[in-house]
Formats: sequence, structure tokens, C-alpha cells
Amino acid sequence: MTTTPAIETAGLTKRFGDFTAVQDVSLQIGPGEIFGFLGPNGAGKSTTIRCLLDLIRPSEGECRIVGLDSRRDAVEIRRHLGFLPSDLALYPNLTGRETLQFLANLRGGVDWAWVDALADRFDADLVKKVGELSSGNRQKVGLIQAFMNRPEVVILDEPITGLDPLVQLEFHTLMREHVADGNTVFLSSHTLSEVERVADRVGFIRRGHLIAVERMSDLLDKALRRVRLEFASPVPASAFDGVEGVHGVAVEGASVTAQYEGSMGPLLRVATAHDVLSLESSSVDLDEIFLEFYRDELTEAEAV
Ligand SMILES: Nc1ncnc2c1ncn2[C@@H]1O[C@H](COP(=O)(O)OP(=O)(O)OP(=O)(O)O)[C@@H](O)[C@H]1O
Repeated sequence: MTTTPAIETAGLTKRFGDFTAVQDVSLQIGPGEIFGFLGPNGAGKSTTIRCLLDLIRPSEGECRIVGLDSRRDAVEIRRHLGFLPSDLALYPNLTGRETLQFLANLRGGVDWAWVDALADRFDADLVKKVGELSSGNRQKVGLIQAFMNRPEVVILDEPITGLDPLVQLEFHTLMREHVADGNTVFLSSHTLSEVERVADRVGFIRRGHLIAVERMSDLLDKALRRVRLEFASPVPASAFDGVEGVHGVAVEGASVTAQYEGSMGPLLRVATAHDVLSLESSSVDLDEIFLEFYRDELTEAEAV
């Protein structure tokens, strides 16, 4: 049995005049997934999202949401979709509650007890006029409207901007709960570290090309980790020569720092042949992986 993808693009290409913003992007995202869509400024993230939502028309290729065609079934798709744009524009003179009521009237089927529960969780102020809210508090109203009709597919363009860490945590919990019910979240972002705790898979887009799609767990396995070992007496760097997965060994007195990938086992076997006093292993540096994907681009940008 095959499952209909929640979000699908096939050969999606979008040109603006002579400029190709998105080139032949094919993606399949299943129900129950949180998908991180990553890329630097101008990579084509918003253009892809705008095609998915039928806000602009693809030059070539197709987009589907829950099996429905983004162009042909645009009206029907709205019933299945929640969306938070990167440049959220709300009526400044409406309060948060009036804004949500206005949007709920357009969509129908909104459960107000659920909206109040969301507002409570995000500690959102729905009484003040939206124009008087801080940007983070305005963003909370945007998040509530994206989830308020419990849509099967939620598309969020840079949603984390401006949210404080506590709200981010609550937002992550909400996304997890949402996909646990079989729904899907598409999360666009500039950095991997922003989505590392929630995404099941991530796609990397660069200059309009989808350059990689990876499971988050595989990326974590591939990531370099740093380790610092304190020995009772100095151990030469050469002791770690040729140890599987170990790089960048540096010795300072009786301390050794190194980077490793994959299992820590080979490194530990060599270390424990000596008298180890302590060991610290730092968390995975995900931004380093992100930079790996885009390093050429950054180098070229620096050269200009
Ligand atoms: N209407 C348009 N006309 C011409 N070029 C456009 C138009 N919309 C987007 N572009 C160009 O397409 C490219 C991709 O833009 P897009 O907004 O999709 O990038 P992004 O990955 O969302 O970037 P950011 O993270 O900065 O929001 C950019 O070079 C942008 O200038």
C-alpha cells in the first residue's frame, strides 16, 4: 500500500524573467513528518512555498498538497492547510482575538477552546491591538492562526524568528503533538541548529537546487563531535594516529583535544590504555554541517 504524500513537488521550476529562482525541485514529504527546509538567503525557500500555496505559478512542474493539485484544487487545499508567511501582515487596529476571529470566519470549523488553549500555551496577548504588540508577540498570533483549524499540513516560513527560548520550546512540543496525530509540518529556516530538535528530515536548497535531503538522525551520526581528555601524565598526539574517525588531535600538557565522527569506541580504546582522569564530549556542531553544504557559496560571496 502506498501513502499519498502530504506535500509533493515534481520537477518544480520557477523563473522570474531570465533568472531561475527554483530549478527542478522534487520533494516528497509524508504524513506524520516534520520537514526542515534549509537554505541561505535567496536560496529559493519562499519561492517554493509560494508555488505550493499557489500564490505564484510554477514555470514548470507540479505541486501537490495531500494529493490535491496546488493550482487546480487551490480552494479545496485551503481547508487542509495552515500557513505562516515570513512577512506576516496583520491589521494593526484589530486585537489578537479579533484577528483570529476574522481568519476563523474565513476558514470555518475553528474550535475556540483549542484557540484559547494555544494562546495560553504561548502566553499570547490577544487583548492588545496587533499594531501595539512586540514582534515576538505578533509572531505568536501568527502561529496560533496557522494551527487553529488543526490542519493536516502546516507550512511555516521562518517561524522561529523573534520567539524567546521558552516559547520556542512550547512551539516544538506543539509541532510534535501535531505530527503525532498524522499531520505534517514544513518548516523553512536559515540554519540547521534552529530545526535540529524537531525535524525528522531536512532538505537543503542552494541557488534554487535541492542539493540534499537527509534524515536528522543520519546527520547527527555524521556530525563531528569534540572531545577533551585529561590524563594523569602527557600522552603524545601520535598515540591517536590512524584511529578510526579521529581528527585534529592537539596536545597541551596532559590534556588532549580531538574531533571524532561516528562511534567514540576507537578513541576510547586508545585513551583508556593510558590513565584517564576526565573526559568531556561537547555537543554536535550542526552549524558546521550546514556550512559544509554552503561553503563554496560563502567562499564565492567573500571573494566578490
Ligand atoms: N517576484 C520576484 N521577481 C524576481 N526575482 C524574485 C522574485 N521573488 C524572488 N525572487 C528571487 O528569487 C530568489 C529566491 O528568493 P526566495 O525569496 O525564494 O529566497 P529564500 O530562500 O526564501 O530567501 P530568504 O531566506 O532570504 O527569505 C532570490 O534571488 C530572489 O531575489
